[in-house]
Order: sequence, then structure tokens, then C-alpha cells
Amino acid sequence: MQPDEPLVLALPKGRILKEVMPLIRAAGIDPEPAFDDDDERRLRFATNVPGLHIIRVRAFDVATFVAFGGAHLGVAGNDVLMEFAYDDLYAPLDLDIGHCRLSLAEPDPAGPLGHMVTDAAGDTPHNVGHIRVATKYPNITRAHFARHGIQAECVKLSGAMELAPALGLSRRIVDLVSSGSTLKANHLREVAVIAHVTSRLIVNRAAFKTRPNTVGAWVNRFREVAAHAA
Ligand SMILES: Nc1ncnc2c1ncn2[C@@H]1O[C@H](COP(=O)(O)OP(=O)(O)OP(=O)(O)O)[C@@H](O)[C@H]1O
Ligand SMILES: O=P(O)(O)OC[C@H]1O[C@H](OP(=O)(O)OP(=O)(O)O)[C@H](O)[C@@H]1O
Repeated sequence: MQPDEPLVLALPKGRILKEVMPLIRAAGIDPEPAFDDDDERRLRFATNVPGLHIIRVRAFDVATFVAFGGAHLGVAGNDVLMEFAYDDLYAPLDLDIGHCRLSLAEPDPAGPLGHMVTDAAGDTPHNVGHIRVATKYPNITRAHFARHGIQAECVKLSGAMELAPALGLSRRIVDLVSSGSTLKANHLREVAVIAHVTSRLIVNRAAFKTRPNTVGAWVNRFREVAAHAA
């Protein structure tokens, strides 16, 4: 990471992008027009700010790009930050967007999956020394159950976790919940909230130390913008 290299800001390309762009623009950053073109195949974009580029990557990869120094700044949910627990980044600012929760869910006893008291791993609601859970968050899930003295075997999925109980992968899932409508539509119920989730501004620690004037100035700018939006 050379001091004269452009600063790189990593943004998640999925659902959070719509919520984060007003903050980016309020901070005075306008990406080149191609950024808004869904057919554009480039992933790195110049902005109106000389020496500041934006990359558009998957939400789960923002933390990795920033932790490895490929990007200096980024926006990521604390679900992603908890899952990876990178030492090389820090999250100085809650942007108060992307509100949801990371929860444990299981078949709703009153619904058509209510008969599912066991899963392929043999666990029951009353015999849970070892259980199986389908999730995109195996590290958080294992740590959560370990705190309760339970060993969780995780089936790693990248989406559509809510299908797992009906199709026999696992009785339980750990996934993000916002309105609760996805759980309901799949005959599941939320049984425990593991973490409340919002999106954070994240910063590569080394970049913050070696380029305090530029990286620190952006952190301050986003702090002002977030305070004003609140
Ligand atoms: N239902 C939701 N409501 C609010 N925020 C959410 C919700 N689901 C996810 N988020 C937040 O958005 C981030 C990205 O969501 P998700 O992992 O579902 O990716 P995506 O936007 O579907 O894109 P992709 O899976 O293609 O990377 C999550 O890490 C979380 O912080
Ligand atoms: O409680 P709700 O308001 O229904 O939201 C929860 C859903 O939102 C997220 O999925 P998303 O829509 O991002 O799709 P994905 O499975 O492709 O990540 C999450 O994984 C849940 O499936």
C-alpha cells in the first residue's frame, strides 16, 4: 500500500448499496456514470474526488478486501464482521443502515413442518448436545452454541437457508431476519436473536496508521454525514 496510490472504498453490491449511496453522495463522493449501469462489467470506478476509487463487491467480500488492504475503506454489516473477525480492520462508525438481526429459527410447531422434532443429525428440542444448523454464518453459529455447551455442526449455504428444514438438511437455521416474512412464508419461527445488525464503515488498520490525513479525514466526513442523517 503506497501513500500515493488511490484510496479504494469497497461497497457491497447487493441490497445495502441502495441505502448506502445517499450517504456516499452526502459525503461529496460521486462515482463515474458507469457505476450505475447494471450492464457495466468493470468493478472499479473513478469518482469526482481525485485519488478516490470505488469497487463494487459482494457484501461478504467487502471485509476481506479491506482486511487484506486491497481496499482502504468499506461498508459492511456487523454480521459479516463478526463472522470473519479480522484483526486487520476496525469499524469506527455505525452508519445506522441495513437494520436486521441474526437469528436462530426452527419449524413453527403450529405449521406444516411442526412435526419435525428431529433432523438428520438426530437432535431433538430436548436432546441437544450436538445439533446441525444450516447457515451462511458457521463461525458465529458454532460460537453461539458453544456458549450454551452445545456442539453445532454447520451446513454452509450461501442463501435460501429457509429451505433447509423442509428439505431435511437441518432442523434449525441461523439467518438474517428483518420483517420476518421469509421465515413465515417457509413455516419457520424465530427462537433466539444472536445479534442485532447494522452496517458499519470499516477501515484497514494499516492504512489508517500510514495515511491518517486522508483515511482519517474520510472517517470524520462520514461521521458528520451519519450524524446529520440520524
Ligand atoms: N433482510 C434484511 N434486512 C436488512 N438488512 C439485511 C437483510 N438481509 C441482509 N441484510 C444486510 O445486508 C448485507 C448483505 O445481504 P446479503 O448477504 O443477503 O447479500 P445480498 O445483498 O443478497 O447480496 P449477495 O448475496 O449477492 O452478496 C448483510 O450482510 C446484512 O448486513
Ligand atoms: O425477514 P425478511 O424481511 O423476510 O428478510 C430476511 C431475508 O433477507 C435476506 O435474504 P435476501 O433477501 O438478501 O436474499 P438472499 O437469501 O439471496 O441473501 C435473509 O437472508 C433472509 O432470507
